[in-house]
Amino acid sequence: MSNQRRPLIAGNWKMNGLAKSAGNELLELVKLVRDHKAPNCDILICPPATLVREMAKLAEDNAVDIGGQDCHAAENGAHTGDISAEMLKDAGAGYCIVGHSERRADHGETNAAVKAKAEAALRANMIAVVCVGETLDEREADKTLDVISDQVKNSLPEGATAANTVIAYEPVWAIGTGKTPTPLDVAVVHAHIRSELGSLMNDSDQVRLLYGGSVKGSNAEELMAVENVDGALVGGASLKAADFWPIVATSI
Ligand SMILES: O=C(CO)COP(=O)(O)O
Repeated sequence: MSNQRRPLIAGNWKMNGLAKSAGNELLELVKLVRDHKAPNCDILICPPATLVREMAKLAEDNAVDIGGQDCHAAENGAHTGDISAEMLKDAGAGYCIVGHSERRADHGETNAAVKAKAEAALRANMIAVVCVGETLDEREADKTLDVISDQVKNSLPEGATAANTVIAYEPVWAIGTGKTPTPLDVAVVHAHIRSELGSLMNDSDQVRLLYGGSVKGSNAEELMAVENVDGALVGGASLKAADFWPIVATSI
């Protein structure tokens, strides 16, 4: 990992969390971070939208940043049930995940839709965390790098810079399965992403590339040590501060 890229350890709570228990977990995490005084990495929790405002208040001094998990591309309008990037920002979010494979699969989100959402996040002055990743079928058909190239090229927001955009590589088959790619597999994909970004952005060497998919305390150190891995996007193991902290501690 280059010293110039500040690691980002991010938790994606997905559709989990009610106010009371979630607040307790966040306060516990904030306490662990504060006790550490000067963390050398950024720490992010993306709770369900219902909790963004409250979580942002609890983490008021930004020991932990708060983000959204998805946003609509439009600023406002007749889109029942959707939430705009501006609304998340207004509630206290500083980041927004877009293009998670669960959104791509469950809601048929295309690269073009993901790009529009990422652009909405930038428009609202949030950092976009753009997710990419291959399915098991694609990996077994030796299509991983082609799929990643296609997703990176076509999901990257217009105006992306290292300051406003993060890429998360999450192999779909590693999400919630306990399976992870080997460090070598991760190194190959991350090097490929950085090389693709080279033709798309001026400061591609500074963009943070996260790995996500079954990251936990026991494998975080090995995964975070891989070249071009600048942090993690963690699902299940981010729900409890006690599970998330050992992952944060690999980079703090
Ligand atoms: O999808 C993920 C984070 O966005 C990863 O989920 P798990 O860490 O539960 O595998």
